[in-house]
This record gives sequence, C-alpha cells and structure tokens, in this order.
Amino acid sequence: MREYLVEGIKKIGLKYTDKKIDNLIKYLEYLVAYNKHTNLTAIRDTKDAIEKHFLDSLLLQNLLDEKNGTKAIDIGTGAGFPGMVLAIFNPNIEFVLMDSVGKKTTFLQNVKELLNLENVTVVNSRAEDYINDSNRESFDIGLCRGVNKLNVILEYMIPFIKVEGHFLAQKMAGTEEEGEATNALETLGAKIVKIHRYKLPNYGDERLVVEILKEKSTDKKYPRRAGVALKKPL
Ligand SMILES: C[S@@+](CC[C@H](N)C(=O)[O-])C[C@H]1O[C@@H](n2cnc3c(N)ncnc32)[C@H](O)[C@@H]1O
Repeated sequence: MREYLVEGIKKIGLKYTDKKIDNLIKYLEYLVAYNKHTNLTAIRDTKDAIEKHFLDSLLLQNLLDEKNGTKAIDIGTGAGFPGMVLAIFNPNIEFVLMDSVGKKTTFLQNVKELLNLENVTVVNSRAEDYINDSNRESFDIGLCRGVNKLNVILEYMIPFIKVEGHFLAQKMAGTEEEGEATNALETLGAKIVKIHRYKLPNYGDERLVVEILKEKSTDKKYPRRAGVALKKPL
C-alpha cells in the first residue's frame, strides 16, 4: 500500500519526505481499523481510501503551494479530508479541522496525538456557531469537500477568510453549481477566479477545484444562524 500511495503522489508531481509518507500510512491504518467499529467513511477498501481520500486531498497541494498561506480551515472535514492529509504534508501551515459530529472530531484528535501534529487544531462545532470576532476573516485558505452545494458552503466559509484569501472548494465533475452561487458570491464579497480540472492519478476520475478569491470584507450578519444557509441558501 505504501508503494501505491507513493506512486500516486509522484504522478501528481509532488515532492515528499519519508516522514510524511510514514505519517500518512499511520493515519490510513488507524482510519481503516477505527472504521471497523465506528462509521467514519463509507469507503472501506484500503486502495479506494488511498485514491479517493488521500490522493484526492493531495490534488490540492500544488494550488496550496502557490497561495503561500499560513492559516487554513477545513469545514466539514469528516474523517480529515482534505484537511488532515494536507496538514501532514504542510507542517508550516496551521490547520483548523472542523466538524459538527463528535465521533469524527474524537477520531481526528486521536490522529493529531498519534502523529504529534502541532499544526492541527480540531474543532467540534458547526461552522455557523464557531465564528466569533477573533476568528472572523482570519484564514488565508478555506477547504471544503463534499459538505453541501456551493451556495451553502460559501456562507459557512467566506466569513472566515481574510480579504485577498482563497477558498479552494473541491467538487465532483458534473455538479456545475457555479451558476446557482452567483448571488452568494456577490453578497459575501467573493468571486470565482478559476475552475481547475484534475484526474485521480490511478483511477482517472475527474475532479474539480473551484478557486474563489475573497475580494471584500463580509457583512457580520453572515453566516446567518445555524441551519439557515442550508434551508434558505443565498
Ligand atoms: C459528506 S461529509 C464529507 C467529509 C469530508 N470532507 C470528506 O470529503 O470525506 C460532510 C461532513 O460535513 C459535516 N458538516 C455538515 N454541515 C456542517 C457545518 N455546518 N459545520 C461543520 N460541519 C458540517 C458533517 O458532519 C460531515 O462530517
């Protein structure tokens, strides 16, 4: 499995160290074992987990390098995708990994301790409840995969992002949610800069990353109280 992971990382064109690979493998083994008694992810096959969770998360690495940020937040990280994988790969970036489900954040806290990851803070909360005056507009990079439609996750994410910071939203190909997100982007002070198309290195499935730039400060009335973005998207 180590070779399969390393081959995929080479195909994406990333530099790596043995320490980073060791940590990714420890995390993978812990995930596979934990998932047998606590349901964290529907992907149970180890090879599928490498491809669809680990390598899929690493598809963001080249963009992350370009952005040069020092603080990142992953909203709805689940079992740590993409945030935990990228935290292992980027010890120089501070990551907040947030999820509203306690069994997922308990697992992530265990991974943090197992791997001694000083750059990771695990938060058990909904995004709408976690925001406050000190963390508002304080992150350079936002990450979010598989949580909801773009017009919903924009309201969770953009208030956390600094002006001139970026939200790198991972989407499956074919969802085409950008059209529905025009009002949310304008209301929150952001715009789509580019849609990047990638392929999973071994399986070849297409993946999108919507690169969003925050241009203006967001009105403090956003996000609206928990659940409203989902029920009545901007
Ligand atoms: C489908 S899972 C995706 C998990 C992970 N990002 C992945 O791609 O494997 C969506 C996750 O988002 C979390 N979530 C949904 N709404 C949220 C919110 N408002 N704030 C924080 N987490 C949320 C859920 O608890 C769930 O773990």
